[in-house]
Amino acid sequence: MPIRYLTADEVRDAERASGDLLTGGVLMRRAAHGVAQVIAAELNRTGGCYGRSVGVVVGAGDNGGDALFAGAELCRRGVRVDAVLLAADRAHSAGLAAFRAAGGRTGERLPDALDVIVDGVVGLGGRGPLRTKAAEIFAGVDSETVVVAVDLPSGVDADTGEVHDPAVRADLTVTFGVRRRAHLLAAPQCGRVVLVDIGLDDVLPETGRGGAPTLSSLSDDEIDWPTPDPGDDKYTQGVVGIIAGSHRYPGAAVLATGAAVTATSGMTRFVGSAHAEVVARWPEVVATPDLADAGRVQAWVLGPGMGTDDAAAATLRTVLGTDLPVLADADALTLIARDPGLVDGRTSPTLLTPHAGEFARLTGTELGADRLAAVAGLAARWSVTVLLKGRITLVADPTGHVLGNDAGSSWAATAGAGDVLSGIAGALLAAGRSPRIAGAAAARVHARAAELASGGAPIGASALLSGLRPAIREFTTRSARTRVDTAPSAR
Ligand SMILES: NC(=O)C1=CN([C@@H]2O[C@H](COP(=O)(O)OP(=O)(O)OC[C@H]3O[C@@H](n4cnc5c(N)ncnc54)[C@H](OP(=O)(O)O)[C@@H]3O)[C@@H](O)[C@H]2O)[C@@H](O)CC1
Ligand SMILES: [K+]
Repeated sequence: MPIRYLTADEVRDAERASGDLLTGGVLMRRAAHGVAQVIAAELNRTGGCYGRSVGVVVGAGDNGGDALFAGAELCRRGVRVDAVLLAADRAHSAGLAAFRAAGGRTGERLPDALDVIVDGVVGLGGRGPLRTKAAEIFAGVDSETVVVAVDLPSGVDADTGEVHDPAVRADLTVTFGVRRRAHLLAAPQCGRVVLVDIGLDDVLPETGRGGAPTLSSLSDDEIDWPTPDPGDDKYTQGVVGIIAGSHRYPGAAVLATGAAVTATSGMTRFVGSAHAEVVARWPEVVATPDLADAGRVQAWVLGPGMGTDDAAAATLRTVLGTDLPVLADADALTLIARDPGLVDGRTSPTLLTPHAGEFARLTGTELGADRLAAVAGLAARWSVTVLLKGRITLVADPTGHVLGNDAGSSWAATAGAGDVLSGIAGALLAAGRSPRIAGAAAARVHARAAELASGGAPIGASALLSGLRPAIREFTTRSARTRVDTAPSAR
């Protein structure tokens, strides 16, 4: 099952639909218990709960209520808990009573040496940046203190993931029932996200009502990487054609083609003036300078380093004029920005893979804070699939379904990494995957390849490419294991 990320309104609908659980305060008690358990586990991991020190920053709403009930529970486990009430007259009254009854202290400031600080400033109801008092408290937290956000790091927009300045940067975020959009869109700000079951599963709403975009991510089990069947030959697995690079810039051609060769077995064709360089590096590739001689493919990738002259424009027009799946990147996007009619309304599968700058060129406006709305908007307007690159990759299809992938690190922010991504995604398109799945699976494996190749050190795109095979292996061995585990026993 894909992992879903809901808007604040969708979460509130689910909470309301739970009826008595909400009005009776049961949801809050469950949420707070979850927060306390996560913090206790963190303390136990580093020496135990007894005598440790936790600070709680409490806002005016229910997010503060969660934090106060959690604080009370920690007090009962022998933790010293101090709270700052940002709006003392509006603090959650039952939560505050429970906190005080359990021995929690309130004051104007927190002790200097804290093991954990809890952000109970705002959650779903938050707007804009941290206000002055909370900002001062979090600015003074030392690097040894673990920052735990209740529901969301305060200062981060629940729906767009916009990180206001200042905002809390959490090591751990504890959320309830279902993930919120910000948990993916602002993943680096949230740290590790722990989902606590508060009994909402039966009342979670359908998302995407009224055509609004939905956001989800593929679970590892859904990365169904193409593997050859016993009857497959080099043609039946889907042949991908790469049109990239030039005499002057052969690197893009070599990287994109190498990624396609590595991503799937079968066959890769290449068209372009860097054909000799490509074959010198990848002798298994069938390469030619002329599109007319290319031979049959099941999907095209074109754009990286191919230039934007008349010849490139003519090639782009020819390829988009076929009924084959096409991935357009880099220079192809520049040409499309000049003439959107090339792709607008194209009925065959079309995947555009811009970075933020190329996206701005395509739309004519800078990418704002709401990346999700922007990418879904362009996909719907042109009836194509759009993959917006970045630390969080977003892949939107024309119907508003968006898949996101957090790369987990930014080592892949390096020249040529985009060429590698286009080769991987193109190979998946040729293997018959939809543009949305091809884009999202490619982004996942690309990120994992960067992680494996880097191991904490800088990498170039060639090193990233070398991490691709071990990254793919993690997914193919997983699905092979699943097949074995679920096979009926032979009796
Ligand atoms: N519903 C449920 O059953 C469950 C809900 N749960 C929990 O409730 C949370 C939602 O609670 P909520 O609706 O009370 O909103 P919440 O996020 O606490 O903040 C609203 C207050 O903050 C203020 N404020 C706004 N922006 C601000 C800023 N930048 N800086 C400072 N203050 C700011 C604003 O007041 P203002 O000062 O603007 O008048 C307003 O009073 C949810 O995230 C989850 O944790 C769980 O217990 C599970 C069950
Ligand atoms: K919070």
